[in-house]
Amino acid sequence: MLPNVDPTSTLAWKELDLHAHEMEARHMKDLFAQDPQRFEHFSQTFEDILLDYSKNIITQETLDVLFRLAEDCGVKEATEKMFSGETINGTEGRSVLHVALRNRGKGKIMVDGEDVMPAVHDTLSRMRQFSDKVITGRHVGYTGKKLTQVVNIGIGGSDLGPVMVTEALKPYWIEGREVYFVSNIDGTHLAEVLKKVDPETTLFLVASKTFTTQETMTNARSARDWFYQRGGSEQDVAKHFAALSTNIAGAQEFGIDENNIFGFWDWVGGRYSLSSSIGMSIALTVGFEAFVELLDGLYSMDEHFRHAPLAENLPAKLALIGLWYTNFFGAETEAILPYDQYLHRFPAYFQQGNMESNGKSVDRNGNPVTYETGPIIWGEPGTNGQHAFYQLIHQGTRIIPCDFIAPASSHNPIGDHHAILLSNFFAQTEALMNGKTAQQVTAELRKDGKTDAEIAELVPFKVFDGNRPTNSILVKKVTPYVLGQLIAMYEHKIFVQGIIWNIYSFDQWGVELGKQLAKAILPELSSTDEVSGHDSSTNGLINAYKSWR
Ligand SMILES: O=P(O)(O)OC[C@H]1O[C@](O)(CO)[C@@H](O)[C@@H]1O
Repeated sequence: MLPNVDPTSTLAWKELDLHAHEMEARHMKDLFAQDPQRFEHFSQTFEDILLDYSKNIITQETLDVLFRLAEDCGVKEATEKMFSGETINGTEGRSVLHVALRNRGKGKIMVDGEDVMPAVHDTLSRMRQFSDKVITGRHVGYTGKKLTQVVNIGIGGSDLGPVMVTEALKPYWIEGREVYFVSNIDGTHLAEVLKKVDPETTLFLVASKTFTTQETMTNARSARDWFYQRGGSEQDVAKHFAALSTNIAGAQEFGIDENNIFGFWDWVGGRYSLSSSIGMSIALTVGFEAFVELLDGLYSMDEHFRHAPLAENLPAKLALIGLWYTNFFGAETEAILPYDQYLHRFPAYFQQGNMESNGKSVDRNGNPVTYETGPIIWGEPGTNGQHAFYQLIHQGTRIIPCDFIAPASSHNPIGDHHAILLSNFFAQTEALMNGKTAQQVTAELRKDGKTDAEIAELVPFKVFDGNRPTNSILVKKVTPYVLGQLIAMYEHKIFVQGIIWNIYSFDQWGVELGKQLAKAILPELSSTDEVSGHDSSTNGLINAYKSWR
C-alpha cells in the first residue's frame, strides 16, 4: 500500500501557501542580485546532464519546505515500494515495474513471490536475436529479400515512445534501415505509410499491450490484407509480422508465429513501456547495442532517483518545482521546449506520460481532491516555438513554467547553426527571467529618436515583466544513454508528483468512456435510420455526417 496523505493536511503545505504569498512579491532578478552564486546554489550536474533551476521563483527556504512536503507525503517510502514490486497501481491491482525492464543490476525484483528478472532477461535476449537476425538478413521476407523496412502499428504508449526515441536517435540509425509508424485509425495514416513500403521488404510490428485496441487491431488487419493483396500468403505472415504484447493468445489468434511474439507483463504501463518489447522498432532501427545503451541510461537515472536524497535528486527537484507552480502559483500548463530537432517528439511523449498519469481528480481514497493535480503538458522544439507561441509566455497573463532542453554538442555541426541555436536558448531563459523595465524601454526608444509622446505611447507594450520561471537542462550530447537518462528523469518526476497529490498515477480510467461510446455509435453510422438516441448535438452531428458522406 502506498502512503495515503492528504498533502493539504501537512504543515509543509500550509507553510508553502503562506510562503507563496511572500514569493509572489519577489522578482527573480532581485534573487540573483542578492546571491551572486545563485547558479552554483541552484543547479546540479549528474553525469552528462546539467539541471539549472536557478531561474525559478524559489529560495532555499522554498526548496526546504518542498522537500519536507515530499517527505511528509512518503515519496521515499513510495519509491521503495515501486522498486520492490509492491502493488502500487491500486485500482488495477498491479505492480508498477518499468524499472525492472532496464534493471541492469544483479538484484531480484519480486512480484507475487516470483523474481521477474529471468523473464525480463529472456525477452531481451530474444529481442536481441530477432533484431540481429533481421538486421543482418538471416531473417528474410517471403521472396528471400532482406527486411529493411519496419512498420510499427500501435497507438499511445505503444507508439509515442518508439516514435520519440527513433527520432531522437536518428544519428544512430543503421544505414539502409527505415522505420514508419501507423497509429491513427484515420485510414490516411496507414495508406500514406503503405505507399512508402514494399511488401517483400517490410516487417510489421503489431504493438499493443492488450492486443485489443480498436485502432491498432483495425490497422493491423488492414496491413495484413494489403500484404495478402500483394502476394503474401498466410504462411508468409510468419515472416512479415511480429507482435509486441502481453496478450500472447490474441497475437496467436491474429496468425502471428509464436517465435515472433515478444511478450511483456501487466506490471508495465503502456506509457512506460518503451524499454519492454514495445521497443522492438527502436532495436531494429538503431541496433540492439544502442537499445542496451538506452536501457543503461534509464537504469542510471533509476538508481539516482532511488538512492539520492531528495535534496540531490533531479527527478524530485523537477517534480517539486513543478508542483510549486501548479499548486501555489495557479500555473495550469508546463511547456517542454527541446532545442534539438531530433527531440521534436519529446514533448508529445511526455504529454501522454504526464497527462495520462496525473490527469486525475480523485485521491487514493476515492475522494475528490481539493487541489490541482497534473498540469497540461505541451511544447515544440526551439526555435520554432519562439516564432509561434513564446509571445504568450513572455507577455501573456498566464504563468507557464518551461523546461528548456539542449545538447552542448550537435550531431550536425553545420557552420554556426548550433551556436545560434544555443544563443537563442540562453537568451530566452534570460529574457523570461529578467524581462525589460519601462526605463530600459524608454532609453532604447530615446536612442531610436522617438519623441516623448511616442515613447509614452509605446512603453506599456514594450515592457516585459520577466519573472517567468524556467528550468534549463543542458546535456553534453543526445546519445542513447543520455536519452535514457532524460526519459527516466521525467518519468520519475511524474511519479513524485502523483505520490504527493495522493492519486493513482498508473491507471487511466478516463480514456474508457469515449471508447465505449464510439463502439455504440459505430453501428449507428451504417444504419439507414435517423439517429435520435443521443443529445440533440450528437444526434445532429451523426445525422449530418450520414447525409453528407
Ligand atoms: O498498447 P495498447 O493496449 O494497444 O494500448 C494503447 C494505449 O491505449 C491506452 O490504454 C489509452 O487509451 C494507453 O494507456 C495505451 O498506451
